Amino acid sequence: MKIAVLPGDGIGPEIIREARKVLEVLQQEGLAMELTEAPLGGAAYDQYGSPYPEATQKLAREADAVLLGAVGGPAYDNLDRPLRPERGLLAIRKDLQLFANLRPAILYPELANASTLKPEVVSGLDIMIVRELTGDIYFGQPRGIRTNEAGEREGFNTMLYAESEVRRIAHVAFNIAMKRNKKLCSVDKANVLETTEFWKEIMIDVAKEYPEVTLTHMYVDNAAMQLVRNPKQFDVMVTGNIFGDILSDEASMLTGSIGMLPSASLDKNHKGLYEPSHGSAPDIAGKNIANPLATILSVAMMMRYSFNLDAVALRIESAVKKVLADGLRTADIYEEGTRKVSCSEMGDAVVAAL
Ligand SMILES: NC(=O)c1ccc[n+]([C@@H]2O[C@H](COP(=O)([O-])OP(=O)(O)OC[C@H]3O[C@@H](n4cnc5c(N)ncnc54)[C@H](O)[C@@H]3O)[C@@H](O)[C@H]2O)c1
Ligand SMILES: CC(C)[C@H](C(=O)O)[C@@H](O)C(=O)O
Ligand SMILES: [Mg+2]
Repeated sequence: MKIAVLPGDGIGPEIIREARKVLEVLQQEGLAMELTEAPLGGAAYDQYGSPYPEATQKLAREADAVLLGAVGGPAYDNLDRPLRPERGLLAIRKDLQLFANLRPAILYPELANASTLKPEVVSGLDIMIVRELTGDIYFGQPRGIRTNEAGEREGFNTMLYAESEVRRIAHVAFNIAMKRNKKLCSVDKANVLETTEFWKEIMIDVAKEYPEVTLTHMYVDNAAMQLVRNPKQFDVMVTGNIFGDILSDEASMLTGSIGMLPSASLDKNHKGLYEPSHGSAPDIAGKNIANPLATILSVAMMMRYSFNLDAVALRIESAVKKVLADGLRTADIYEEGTRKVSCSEMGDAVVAAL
């Protein structure tokens, strides 16, 4: 397994250090693995003057899987747009054609009180959010800031989906639904936006190939509300890039913390990039208090999706469950009666549990 490791910015290097410990345990046990680090985002800008420099491109393209921390931070917010860390992240997703972003929102029973919802509303929560990742308003052209004919400045982006882009993410979502409970909810804003009216039409067409799956549709505003009202009505959700970005952050809080939500971004051959759903958390960077579990759970997803090592993935997930059952909590999920630990202590505990 050739794994490119991109720590990134802010808490990125801290959480990646802990995830690496998990990979290194597997390596010591005999899993053949090559781990190579390279910068992405602000760290890459500092070193190479580009958020996705050639050295990182080469490594990422040659790797079987990529493990990423997070990118961005206030130090880079005023750079020219193409140089901003977030553009590096978008560039690597596009470059590797990682169009399918899987964000599972699972509530571990031990964290029932850490959830923002009442235990009876969230207990047993297990939602898979399938977010399209290389299209939509994130990439549609034209985009920019310009002065219009009236002499006023305006900002503009283009919400755009090609039929092939919607079809391929639909197939990913239906296939996942087939392996789970055969329920798929497509989230759109078809009452207002043509792009998503089109999205809905394609979803309905693809559904004909999956007669066993019950496809429902929901407007994104309602979906945002339903997620906090009665989240267990959802099993698999499929949506576009921007709605998926927002809904997955919302869903993360149902699981206790954004620090618990892993993600896999896959191409058509399941070459993947694995990263927590959260950002570089500049407010807590450098303090060794970030929650590394989303990143460690992303390693589990890597084992499952890129390397077909389901048993290894389950072992990592069980180790996470064990440390939670033992009462260990980073600050974001801490509650009275549990033991507050640092980022590195949490990583060490997962390694011990493994
Ligand atoms: N995938 C990515 O690399 C990614 C994702 C989201 C945001 N970002 C970038 O990160 C920077 C900060 O963005 P933001 O503040 O909006 O979102 P963020 O996710 O970084 O942080 C939001 C809040 O959640 C907390 N948080 C996040 N991860 C945590 C963890 N593992 N443990 C404990 N607490 C955690 C932070 O401390 C903060 O209070 C921006 O530059 C943004 O563009 C990057
Ligand atoms: C940093 C940003 C480009 C990114 C996104 O919007 O996709 C992030 O919010 C995420 O969820 O991975
Ligand atoms: Mg996001």
